[in-house]
Amino acid sequence: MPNTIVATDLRKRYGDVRAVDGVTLTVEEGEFFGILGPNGAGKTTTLEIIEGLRQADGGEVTVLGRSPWPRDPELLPRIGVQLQASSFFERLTAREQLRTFGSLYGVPDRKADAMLETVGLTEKADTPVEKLSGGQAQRLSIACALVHEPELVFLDEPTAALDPQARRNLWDVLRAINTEGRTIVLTTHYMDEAETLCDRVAIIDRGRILQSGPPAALVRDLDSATRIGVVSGVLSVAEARALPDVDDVSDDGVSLVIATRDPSSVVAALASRGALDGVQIKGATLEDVFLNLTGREYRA
Ligand SMILES: Nc1ncnc2c1ncn2[C@@H]1O[C@H](COP(=O)(O)OP(=O)(O)OP(=O)(O)O)[C@@H](O)[C@H]1O
Repeated sequence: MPNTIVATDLRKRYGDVRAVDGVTLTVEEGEFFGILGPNGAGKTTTLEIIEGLRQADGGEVTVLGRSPWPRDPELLPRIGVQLQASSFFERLTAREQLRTFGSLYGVPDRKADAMLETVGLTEKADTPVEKLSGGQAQRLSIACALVHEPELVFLDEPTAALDPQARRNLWDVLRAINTEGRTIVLTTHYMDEAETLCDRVAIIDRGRILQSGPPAALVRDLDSATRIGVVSGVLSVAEARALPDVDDVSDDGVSLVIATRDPSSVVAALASRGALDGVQIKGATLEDVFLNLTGREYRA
C-alpha cells in the first residue's frame, strides 16, 4: 500500500510547551488511522501540521506525496478537514450550508443533498444551522468535510460531546466512508472509539508517540492477565485461589474476579464446579496499554 501521509520528527512549541515533540508516523492509503491520547497530548497540533493549517517548527511531512505547507491549492480539493470547533455560515439552513460548501469545489447541489442523507440529516435540511443539536451540528460539519469527495479525510475529535447513541450512529457513517476507500485520520481521546474504528492507532502523550499499531496487536503484546468475573458467593476467595493458573483474586461483594493468563483452564475449572453464574470475561484494553506505557491511569 502506498503511504498517504509520511510525517517525520514533527515539532511544535508554544512558548515553553513542547506541544509536538518529535512525532513520526505514516498512514497508508485506505487506512482508518487514529491518533489517540488524553487532553493536551498534542493531537490537534499534530493534525493541524499535517493538514497544512499550522507551520511546524521542525520535521517533514508529505500528504498524498505533496508538502501541505505552504498551502498547496492542488492538495486542498483532495483532502477534507473537520475541525474541533465547527463554524458555519450564519442563518443558512443545513441544506444551504452544505450546498454552499460544495459549490466552493464545484459540487452540484444534488451531490450535496446526497451527502446530507449519508450523515442522516435529510429531516433537518430546512433547519437553520444555529438550531441544530450538538450531534446534528457535528454531523453537518463532517458532511462539509466530505462533500467534495476527498481521498483523505481528517476528523478532529468528531464524536466529542455526543451522546452514546449519536456516537454509534456517527461510527457507522465513518465506517461507511472508509469502506468506500477513503483514508481517514481521526483524533480521539476515547479508547473504545479507537479500538472499534481504527485499523491502526498511534498513542500520543505529551507530544510524543509512545506506540503505534493495530489496537488488537497493542493489547496482545501487553501479555496481561484476563479478568474472569462471577457472581460473589458462588465460590470463596480461598477456593478461587486454589484453582489452576490463577494470578490474583478479588471479591467486592458483588463480583468475584479472577485474574489469569490461562483463561480457558480457569473457565473449565469454574464450569466443573458449576460456578459460572453471571460469568464475564474481560481481556486487556487500550487503557491497559496506556497505563503500561506511561505508568499513569488514562484520564481523557
Ligand atoms: N495556540 C496555542 N497556544 C499556546 N499553547 C497551545 C496552543 N494550542 C495548543 N497549545 C498547548 O499545546 C499542547 C497540545 O495541545 P493540543 O490542542 O495539540 O492537544 P490535544 O491532544 O489536541 O488536546 P485536546 O484533546 O484537549 O484537544 C497543550 O498543552 C496546549 O495547551
